[in-house]
Amino acid sequence: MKQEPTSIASTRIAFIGGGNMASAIIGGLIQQGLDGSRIAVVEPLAEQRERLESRYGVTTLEAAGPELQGFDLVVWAVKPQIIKQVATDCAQHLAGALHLSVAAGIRSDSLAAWLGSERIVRAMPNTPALVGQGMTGLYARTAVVAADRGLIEAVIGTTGQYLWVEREADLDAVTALSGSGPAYVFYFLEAMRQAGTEMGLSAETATRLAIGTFAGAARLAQDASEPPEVLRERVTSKGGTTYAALCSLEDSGVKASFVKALHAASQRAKELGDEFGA
Ligand SMILES: NC(=O)C1=CN([C@@H]2O[C@H](COP(=O)(O)OP(=O)(O)OC[C@H]3O[C@@H](n4cnc5c(N)ncnc54)[C@H](O)[C@@H]3O)[C@@H](O)[C@H]2O)C=CC1
Ligand SMILES: O=C(O)[C@@H]1CCC=N1
Repeated sequence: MKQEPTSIASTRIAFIGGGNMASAIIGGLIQQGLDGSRIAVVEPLAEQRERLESRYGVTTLEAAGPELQGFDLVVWAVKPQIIKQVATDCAQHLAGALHLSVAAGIRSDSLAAWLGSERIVRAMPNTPALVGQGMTGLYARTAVVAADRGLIEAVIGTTGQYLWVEREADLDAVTALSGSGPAYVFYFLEAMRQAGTEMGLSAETATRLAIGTFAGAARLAQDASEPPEVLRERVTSKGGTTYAALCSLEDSGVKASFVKALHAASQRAKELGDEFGA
């Protein structure tokens, strides 16, 4: 039987950590009509708390306390290096909640041990969530029921696309591809801007050309039925300009280096889980 989409309108959501990733998800929720009064954010930095309150109308707390009792969903958005301490300190106030952690590398076994709960979902979002264009990988422990999955999909769906992975270890690869991915795109944009200015364009013109090209190529790849290599070949005339550029990239081992870089990111995700897990 097909399940009805979950409504988030009556959900109360607590965020532990109110930085970049929390702000991106809160922004999505507010844009989709969730009332800010249904969101509480635990955030030690006063400046950050003021920003969240004025921008989104959410309630903020300097530290977790009994006020968090009865929230339906708790989103863990602190750095992996401190999540153990924070989770251990807060667990007593969060009984009965569904937990969603965005912390890179931190495995659900660790979270379950610290929180004394099995209702745990891990998410690996990315910063385009800020503009509703996020790409998130999700993993649920076996104790997470369909209704809980529905709630997570409704929440993360406010920030863009998502997909579920069956094996938790795959989240390390998701982290390397899409979690860290926006940084690679910005890195290429920087390189294209540098080349453009070296060739005499203004930085503004070069940046506009580069961003427009990324957006257009991504859209083309999304809509096309052919794989990226076919789309690439269509740009590449024999003996032409693209061919010259691609030969230079191959000579410099750029693709191999890029693949290696993503392996490094995935390996680091695994290490974060080993270093800062239970
Ligand atoms: N930034 C990104 O692109 C992505 C980040 N993540 C994950 O999201 C998590 C948060 O990362 P960001 O938002 O980028 O970091 P951030 O540094 O912007 O946010 C973390 C927030 O936690 C707050 N904090 C520190 N101690 C706290 C405590 N005891 N209780 C509550 N809050 C506390 C900090 O003041 C800060 O505002 C990390 O675990 C990271 O792995 C996941 C996907 C993408
Ligand atoms: O760099 C990091 O560790 C986090 C996880 C994915 C993106 N940023």
